[in-house]
Amino acid sequence: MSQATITRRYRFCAAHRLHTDQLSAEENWTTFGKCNNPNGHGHNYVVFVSVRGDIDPVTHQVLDVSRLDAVVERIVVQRFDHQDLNLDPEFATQTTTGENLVLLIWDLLVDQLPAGRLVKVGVIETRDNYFEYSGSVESMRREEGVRHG
Ligand SMILES: Nc1nc2c(c(=O)[nH]1)N=C([C@H](O)[C@H](O)COP(=O)(O)OP(=O)(O)OP(=O)(O)O)CN2
Ligand SMILES: [Zn+2]
Repeated sequence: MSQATITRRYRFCAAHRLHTDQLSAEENWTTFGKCNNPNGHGHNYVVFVSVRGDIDPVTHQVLDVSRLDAVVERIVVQRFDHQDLNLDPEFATQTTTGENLVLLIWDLLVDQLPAGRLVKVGVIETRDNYFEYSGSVESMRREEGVRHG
């Protein structure tokens, strides 16, 4: 059976501030510069979710996009849209970098989609900043375990 990948785009607006408790106030400023401003700032985040799988012989689809939309809207968009990312429980001890955000979105989605289907998450933070994550070796092994029992 032929396989294909579908990528769907989602959007949310959120505020954040780059800061870590592992550094002093001065070190935070040196490391993160204006992004450490206590007033915070915002982004129109764009999230790409890529799902791979067999093309169903009847529907001719990998996955109905409305099913994907329902999951991503509920798990990601509703959670982050018009929120301060620094106040999200998952960011209580983590810095709200694009790197950490793309990993968090992966972790939130991977168990909500059919096993082995999620292949990549991408996050655009600014016009010039794009982050992506395709899962860890551990998560791939876990997925294999699910597939093969
Ligand atoms: N490795 C990372 N570096 C930076 C991140 C990040 O998540 N990972 N994030 C930021 C900021 O959040 C930020 O708001 C981007 O600011 P800036 O550097 O000003 O962004 P751009 O140059 O892409 O956009 P402009 O609007 O043109 O300033 C910074 N670094
Ligand atoms: Zn920022």
